[in-house]
Amino acid sequence: MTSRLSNPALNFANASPRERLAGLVDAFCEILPPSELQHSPQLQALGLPLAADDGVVIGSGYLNGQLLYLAAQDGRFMGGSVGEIHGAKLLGLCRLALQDRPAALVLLGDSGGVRLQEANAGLLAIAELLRAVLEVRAAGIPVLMLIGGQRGCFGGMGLVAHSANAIVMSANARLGMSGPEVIASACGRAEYDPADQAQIMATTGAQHRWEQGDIVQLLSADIASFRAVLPELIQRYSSAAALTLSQCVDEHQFLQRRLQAALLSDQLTATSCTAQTLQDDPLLQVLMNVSASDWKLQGDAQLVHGELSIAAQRWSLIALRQHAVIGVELAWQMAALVLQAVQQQPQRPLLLLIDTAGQRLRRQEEMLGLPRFMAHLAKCLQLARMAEMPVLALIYDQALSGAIVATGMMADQCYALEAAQIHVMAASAMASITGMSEDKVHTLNQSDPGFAPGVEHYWAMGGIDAIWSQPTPELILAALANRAGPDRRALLGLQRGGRRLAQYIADAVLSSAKRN
Ligand SMILES: O=C(O)CCCC[C@@H]1SC[C@@H]2NC(=O)N[C@@H]21
Repeated sequence: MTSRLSNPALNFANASPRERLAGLVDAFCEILPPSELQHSPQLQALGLPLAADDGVVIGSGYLNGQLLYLAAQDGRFMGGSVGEIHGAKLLGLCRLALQDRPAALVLLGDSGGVRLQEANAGLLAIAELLRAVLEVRAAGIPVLMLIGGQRGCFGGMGLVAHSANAIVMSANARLGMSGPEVIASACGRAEYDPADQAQIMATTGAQHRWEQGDIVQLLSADIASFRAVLPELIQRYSSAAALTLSQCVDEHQFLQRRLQAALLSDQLTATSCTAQTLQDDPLLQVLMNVSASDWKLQGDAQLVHGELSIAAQRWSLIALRQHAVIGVELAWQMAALVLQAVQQQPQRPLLLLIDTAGQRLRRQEEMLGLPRFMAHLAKCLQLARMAEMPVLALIYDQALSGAIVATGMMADQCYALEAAQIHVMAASAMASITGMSEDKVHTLNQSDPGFAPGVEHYWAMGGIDAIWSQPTPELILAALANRAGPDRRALLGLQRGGRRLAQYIADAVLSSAKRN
C-alpha cells in the first residue's frame, strides 16, 4: 500500500507540502528538517503562531533517476509568506543548486509573497530569491514553478514565479501580484470584490493564465498530474535554462502585443526634459548634483530617460519621478529602455533614479498579468548585468514593494538618500491584510526596524549599499569603481547586525546538505 506521504493520487491543493513533495519525486529527503531554530523571532515577538519549518520545506529527490532540488511553500502557515528564515531557506537551496547542479530546481509556490509581519526582511528575501533564481538559470539549471495550492502565488512570489523557465498550474490555482483584499483596500470593492470568487478566478485563475499564455500547462488537481509533466519540462529547458537577449526580446514583443490588444500605450514619451520642465521636482536637484551639463533627456510625469555625463563618463539614465506607480505600461516602457541600452550602448553604465509608490493596484493590471511585466523588467536588468553593463540605483524619494524589488534591488548596487523611505505597502492595506489595527501598524512603523520605512533599517539589513546625504559625481564614480560581484546582501545584513538569520540559515542549508 502507498503511504499517505507518497500518494500521487492525493489532491495537490489539500495535501501538505511534505505530501506534495513525496508524491512528486522518489525518495524525497528534507534539508534542514523542522527545528525550533527555524521559529521566526519576529512572529514570536508579535505573539503569532510559529512553525518549525517557517512555512517552507526544502530538499532533494529523484525522478527517472535524475536528481532534483525542490521547495514547497505551506500556504496554510501565514499564507505561505516569505519572512527572513523562509526566504533564507529558499536562497540557500538556490546556492546549493549552483554548487551541486541538479537536473532542475522545482519550486512549489503557495504564497502571498512578502510576510507583512516581517516586512523589511521579507522584501529583501524576495529580492535575493529573484536574483538567485536567475543565477540558477544562468548556470544552465532549469527552474520550474508549480502552482496548485489554495493560496496561489502572489505579491513578490508572483515575480519569482515569472522568473522561472516555466509555470504550470492546476485549474483551482491563482497567480497574480496584488490580491482582491489589497486592491479593495486601496480602491474599494467596486474595483475588485474579495467576495466574488468568479471575478477573482476570471482575473487571476489558472484558466485565464492559460488562455493568456502565461503558463505552459493547465493540470488537473492531483499530484500525479504535476509529476507527469516534469520530465518533459526538464528536458525542454535543460539546454535553454539561461536568460538570453533573444528570450528577453521575444518576451518584450509578446507583452507588447498584449498591451496593444488592451489598447494600452507601448510608446515612450519624446517630450524633451530640461531643468526648466523639471522645475520644483526633487529629481531636478539629484540630476543637478550629479551632472552639470550635457543632458539629453526626454520624458513625462512619471518617467525620464536619456543620457547624461557624470564627470567624464557618459551614462544611460532611467528615472522614475513623482512617486510613479508601476503598472503594465510603465514596466514595459522601462524594460524597453533597458533593452535598448543593452543593445545599443552596452559599454555605458546605467543609472536608475527611483521614486515609486509601488505597483498599480487595479483589477485590470491583474487581468493583464502585472507580475509578468514586472518580472520582465527585472529580467532585462539582470540581462544588462550579465552583459557586464554596470547598473547603479539611487532611491531619492520613495520605494515600495514589488516596484523596488524589480528595479533598484536588481541593480549591482542600490544606494539611498537619507530622507528616502522604503515600504512594503500602505499602512491601511497592511492592517487589512494582517488583521492588525491601523494604530498597531503605525506604532510598528514608528519604532520597529522590521517594519519602519527608514532607509537606515534597510542599510543595517544589507539591502542598501550606503546612505548618501547628497548625491555627488564622486560618490557615483566611486560606486562604479566598486562594482559588486555576487549578491552579498544577506552577509552584509549579518555584518551590520540588522539581519542575522538570513546568512546563518542560507549557510546552514549548504552545510546540512553536505552532512546528509
Ligand atoms: O494572497 C492574496 O490574495 C494577495 C496577496 C497580496 C500580497 C501583497 S501585494 C503587496 C505586498 N507584497 C507582497 O509580496 N505581498 C503583499
